[in-house]
Amino acid sequence: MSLLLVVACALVDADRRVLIAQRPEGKSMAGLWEFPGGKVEIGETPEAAIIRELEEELGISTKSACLAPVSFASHNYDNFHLLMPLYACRKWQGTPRPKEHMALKWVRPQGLRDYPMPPADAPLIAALCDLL
Ligand SMILES: Nc1nc2c([nH]c(=O)n2[C@H]2C[C@H](O)[C@@H](COP(=O)(O)OP(=O)(O)OP(=O)(O)O)O2)c(=O)[nH]1
Repeated sequence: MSLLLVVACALVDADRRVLIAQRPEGKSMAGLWEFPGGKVEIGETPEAAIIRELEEELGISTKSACLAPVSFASHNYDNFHLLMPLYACRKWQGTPRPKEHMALKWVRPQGLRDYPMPPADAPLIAALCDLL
């Protein structure tokens, strides 16, 4: 069983809403809503990876100092074990646009439960509800 390191980020706006993004057709778990993010590449720090993914997926820029750890997911999928730190970010430049996702949505933490998300994400929703 291989361990897969993925970083994810909860962008939090001034109304304490969180940005979720809908996974595109053709990918695993298509149509489910996720926190923006992706795999950490070889030689890359988790912070550099999430900054890169936010730029690639949403067209926004942020920096390490604006990333705060929230919690992490450790979840066994069929073909890999996912280890996914979740950061919160309240300060970025630009307006998020769905460059790679089907749609984006700003949702209150309690409202996250109304959106189908990957099974790994359930404990992260609880952590965000506590935090925000
Ligand atoms: N970005 C993100 N990925 C998540 C979340 N929850 C969750 O189980 N994942 C999983 C889905 C993917 O298997 C992996 C993220 O990898 P990725 O975004 O770089 O890759 P991908 O969708 O192209 O991967 P693939 O499954 O199509 O190979 O982590 C989440 O909230 N955000």
